[in-house]
Amino acid sequence: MAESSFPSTNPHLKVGTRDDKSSAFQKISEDEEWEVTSPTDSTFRTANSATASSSAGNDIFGGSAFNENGGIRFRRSPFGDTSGDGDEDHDDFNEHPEGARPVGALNEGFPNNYALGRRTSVSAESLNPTSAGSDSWVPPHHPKTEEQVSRLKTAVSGNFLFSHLDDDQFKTVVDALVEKPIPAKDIKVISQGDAGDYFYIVEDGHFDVYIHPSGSVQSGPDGMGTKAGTIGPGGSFGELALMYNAPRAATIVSTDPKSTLWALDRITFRRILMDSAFQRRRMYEAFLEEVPLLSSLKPYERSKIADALDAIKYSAGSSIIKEGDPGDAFYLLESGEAEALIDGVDRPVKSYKRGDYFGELALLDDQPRAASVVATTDVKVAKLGRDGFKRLLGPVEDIMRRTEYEPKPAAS
Ligand SMILES: Nc1ncnc2c1ncn2[C@@H]1O[C@@H]2COP(=O)(O)O[C@H]2[C@H]1O
Repeated sequence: MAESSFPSTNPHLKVGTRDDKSSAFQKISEDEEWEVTSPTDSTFRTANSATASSSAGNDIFGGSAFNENGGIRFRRSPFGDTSGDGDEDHDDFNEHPEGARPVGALNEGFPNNYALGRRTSVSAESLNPTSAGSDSWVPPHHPKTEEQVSRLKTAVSGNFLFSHLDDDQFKTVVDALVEKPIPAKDIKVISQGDAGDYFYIVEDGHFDVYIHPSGSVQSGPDGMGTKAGTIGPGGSFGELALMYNAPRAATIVSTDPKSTLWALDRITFRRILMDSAFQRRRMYEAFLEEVPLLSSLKPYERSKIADALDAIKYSAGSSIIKEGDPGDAFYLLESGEAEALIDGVDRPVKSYKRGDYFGELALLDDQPRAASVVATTDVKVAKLGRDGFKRLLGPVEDIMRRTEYEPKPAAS
């Protein structure tokens, strides 16, 4: 059964050169779920061994960090038993000293954190987020200590994909997440071109994002392509391949000596988080493209902004911002008109139409609101909270600072 409500192409994926008929990822659609092998499947490596072995850096799934010489070996999946039967030991690969881990012949050449022979592919039916509750899917439950739960809650508190979940959904996701310590710098957590199996949230540490124009990691020193960004605590990555059933769009590499990730399996991601992320991204995609302030951003950067926006309506005459208040949010005007007013000035000092923004000054300079903003017609705004503003609008800070404002009248 195909998911008709979701786009099947990943707008962030460079597919221009991906016409290699032997590629395991040439076309991955929901109907082909049974045919798609996962990076955790033993058949996967055969199809992709050239890429896997030529990958630069240490690949947490590719083996270089975890081979005989690397000294780090895991007995089983860092995600524990993802079958959801409650029999998992998610901390397993931290608990067993190197020598205590059996290394079977089957695992020859593979990092021990591979769950060899296990397919993560699932039927299209069980991936359909709209069918939640109508089938036998049981969300995975990975027991956690109180300390882990508290760290996890802090880690996801700033993540916008979590901010729209209800209590039950939030609990399901927290239960399903698995802690994944990254023990070194230069560990490749995701390789561009691979199939997607997990979505990751960063608790601590930083991860660089590399994109190769060919669509997958190549051999040689520049095989990962160019750096496209860095993701830090509270950020997340790995959603695109799961949302679009597409190959990984980028390579993600650890940059700190120690970091901590939380991993969410593909099905729980699709069942619980994806619906709202998709709707938000689709809802704002066209609008954000039209916003002049954001025109220099890459589509992926606009998608991340879309995740963080909240739609709010104001009726004509109501105030959106009050002069002198502390600033907690930034606004994009999606429809209608508004104007800025300053105490002591008898005319509007600025007027706003669709695509304009306001509310940035108080956040940029940690100052009280410099003016009031009042809706002159019924309006709809897209609101971005302070954290999102700081995290996502850094690249356009200079543009915002260039806006000229009328000075406040001198106090009489
Ligand atoms: N500029 C970017 N383009 C594409 N993906 C990016 C970019 N920056 C960060 N990413 C993340 O890198 C991840 C690689 O795996 P996915 O394609 O599943 O999801 C991707 C995004 O979460």
